[in-house]
Amino acid sequence: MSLYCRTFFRRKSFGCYRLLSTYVTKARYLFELKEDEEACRKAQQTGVFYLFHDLDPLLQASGHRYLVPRLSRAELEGLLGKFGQDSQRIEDSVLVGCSEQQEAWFALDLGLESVSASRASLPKSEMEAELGGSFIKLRQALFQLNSVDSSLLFTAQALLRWHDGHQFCSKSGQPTQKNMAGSKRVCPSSKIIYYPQMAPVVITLVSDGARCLLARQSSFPKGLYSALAGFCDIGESVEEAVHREVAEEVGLEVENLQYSASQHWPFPNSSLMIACHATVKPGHTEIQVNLKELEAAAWFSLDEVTTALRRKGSLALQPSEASSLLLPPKLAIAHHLIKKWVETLSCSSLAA
Ligand SMILES: NC(=O)C1=CN([C@@H]2O[C@H](COP(=O)(O)OP(=O)(O)OC[C@H]3O[C@@H](n4cnc5c(N)ncnc54)[C@H](O)[C@@H]3O)[C@@H](O)[C@H]2O)C=CC1
Ligand SMILES: [Mg+2]
Repeated sequence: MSLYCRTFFRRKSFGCYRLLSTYVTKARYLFELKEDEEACRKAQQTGVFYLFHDLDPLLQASGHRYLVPRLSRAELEGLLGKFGQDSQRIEDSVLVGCSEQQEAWFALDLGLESVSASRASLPKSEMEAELGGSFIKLRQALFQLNSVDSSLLFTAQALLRWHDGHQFCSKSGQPTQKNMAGSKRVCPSSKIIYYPQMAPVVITLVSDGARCLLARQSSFPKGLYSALAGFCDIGESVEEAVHREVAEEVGLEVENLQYSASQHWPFPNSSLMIACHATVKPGHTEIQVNLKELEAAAWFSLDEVTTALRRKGSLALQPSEASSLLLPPKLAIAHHLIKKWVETLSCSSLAA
């Protein structure tokens, strides 16, 4: 039975009883918390809190993994009290999700200075000592987090970063005010409402039917190649962005565009990655690398890519493998695109 229909309950709606799945109930509850200030304030009383310091999440090492501790309201009040802060500071939290039992989850950054609300940063190492954990760069901790935790922390960090960067109205210059859930900010002077944003990015795995095209930027770790990615220009459709990016970066024209999946990616800012497969026109495979954007691009065979996918673990190569192809880690959507291509091609060559 799927996650979306595991449990059902009855709720009276417009005079008749309807069955609502857990998923729908959660979505409706989160919607209510975003819209209703009092409901959200109440949820903060019973909710749990993920802590950050200057956008770095609080983590606890457990063997080779990191656990993500959560604080109850009472624990958080106790911590704030030790640093001379009152519970008012809890209202700086942003809503990041809820459990199936409607326990609301919030994220709170105690390391960012809020110029508009005159809030000081709390001392990092003293807090770490008090909490028995460490504030660690999310990028550094990625491979030691499970996928549920990393996705939650991606969202929390992105939302906290957005609030930090939108403390003032770009029209009036006045401080903006966060709503209780952190789903928007409002300028009391200009009345402009600001909503958290993500930049759409297309990422395309181009194939010529037998090989796929991978590219690298000079900033990538040694040996790492990925699919072609690029920000959508204003006014562009996803299809137009894919055609333009592939043409700009490797000088090829693509066709047979197929949407595959999407992902929120927090680095360096929030992007909505829209992943597609595409093919080149038959016989048009000559790559012309745009060296202003890429360091290198090349066609890779099914064998080369399959071997690279099997290579386990971190992005650091052993000296003996120094010339080997490295692919993006599992949690990156580029990995998903490449894996899907390998599976499809392997199946079709088996069937042939
Ligand atoms: N999750 C994944 O699997 C992958 C994610 N990515 C992400 O995709 C993003 C885009 O890839 P790139 O090849 O770097 O893009 P790109 O090919 O569009 O080049 C980046 C340049 O685009 C310009 N640009 C236009 N709009 C921008 C905006 N809203 N924000 C920042 N720069 C903008 C800047 O001049 C920047 O230097 C990167 O942030 C990267 O982290 C890239 C590959 C894999
Ligand atoms: Mg690019």
